[in-house]
Amino acid sequence: MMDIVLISCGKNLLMSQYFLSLSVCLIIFLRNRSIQENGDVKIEQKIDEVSFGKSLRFVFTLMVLKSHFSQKYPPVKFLSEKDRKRILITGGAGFVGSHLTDKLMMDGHELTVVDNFFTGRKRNVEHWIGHENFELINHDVVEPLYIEVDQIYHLASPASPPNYMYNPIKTLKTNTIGTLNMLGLAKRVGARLLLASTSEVYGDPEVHPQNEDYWGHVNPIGPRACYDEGKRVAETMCYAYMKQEGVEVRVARIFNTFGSRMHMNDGRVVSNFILQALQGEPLTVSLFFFFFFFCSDLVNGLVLLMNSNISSPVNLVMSRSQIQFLSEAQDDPQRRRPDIRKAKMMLGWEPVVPLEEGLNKTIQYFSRELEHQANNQYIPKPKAARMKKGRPRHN
Ligand SMILES: O=c1ccn([C@@H]2O[C@H](COP(=O)(O)OP(=O)(O)O[C@H]3OC[C@@H](O)[C@H](O)[C@H]3O)[C@@H](O)[C@H]2O)c(=O)[nH]1
Repeated sequence: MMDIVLISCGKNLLMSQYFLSLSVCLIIFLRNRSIQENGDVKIEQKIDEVSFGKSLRFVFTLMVLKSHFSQKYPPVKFLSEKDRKRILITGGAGFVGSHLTDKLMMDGHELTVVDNFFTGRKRNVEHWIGHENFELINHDVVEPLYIEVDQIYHLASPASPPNYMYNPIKTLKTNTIGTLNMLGLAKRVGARLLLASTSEVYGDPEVHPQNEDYWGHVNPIGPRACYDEGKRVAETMCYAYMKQEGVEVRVARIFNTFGSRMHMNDGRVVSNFILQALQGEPLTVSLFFFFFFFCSDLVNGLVLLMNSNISSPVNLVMSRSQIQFLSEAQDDPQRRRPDIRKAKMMLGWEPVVPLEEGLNKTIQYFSRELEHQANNQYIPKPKAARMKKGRPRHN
């Protein structure tokens, strides 16, 4: 006997209409049934195919609606009005931004994610869409934005060489005009702004390890300058707004990060390796020292920094896991070795996710993505690693 479970749809008129239609169709459907001698229920051969098809369509619609209306969100803490903050994350649909979104949502804050989806994806934050604490706005930070917020995490910027070199002028505009706009917003509403800066501000460093006092060694007219110098001037703007306008700023210099939702195809070392391994291709190996850290560690560091009283730049990196790749041609090692003593001392922060665990999670994510892409007839190829002359990809 077929069980029909009708779920109370409460006040929702749309749902009520669907249930009504469904009930009518089910009545038509059930009228066309006959009872066999042994008492089992069987669908008669002469069943009206049109009614049956309609019934199925309605059942399907019902299932879609049911899954839509009963969507479950990840657990969210309750925060009192006093503790709950209105937070803007620019670039919140990107790799780092979406993990930050998850953390702050789960911590119970109200979030507005602003993204122009240049490299970010709705899919990265879709599990929050519809939640009362969450809003997603398709907006380019190069245009002014007028909203009321308490904190701004400013992450909007292409972050990998193929992406930021794709349109260097736009990269510059995003990091300069975009940052000015966000600082202007921070000034207007009295919000604190955290800039996601980068280890690229150190350029090709002549000093090892690099602590926050090192001024860097950047080629101002090289192909990477749109990003490196863009972030440097973004930092300059932060401190100009701090000194001149009293805006509270925080600056995180982010080193290599990896994890789920990172782009599979943008030439980062970790993504290249995992992709090549999963697709059975030869691994591209060169000589570099890398310090990696997992996205959840970074996100915790960003939140700690935002809520600290440290206004000077802070390196956020992993110090424990280190991978050395050796090339056949023993070129000069291009190194970047972070000094994170300041983050440890002043924020009490240090990365906790072991490299192996982070890699496992990332590999699982990549496998799922490859499966998804294969189903959609698209197989990404890792970009050839730019190893000999260039520098490795950093954030
Ligand atoms: O003009 C732009 C360009 C980019 N973006 C968005 O900014 C986000 C950048 O995220 P990506 O996934 O590409 O890169 P990541 O998350 O690794 O970058 C992050 O860490 C390094 C920092 O330098 C970056 O600023 C920060 O976003 C994307 O969602 C992208 O769509 C904008 O909103 N506007």
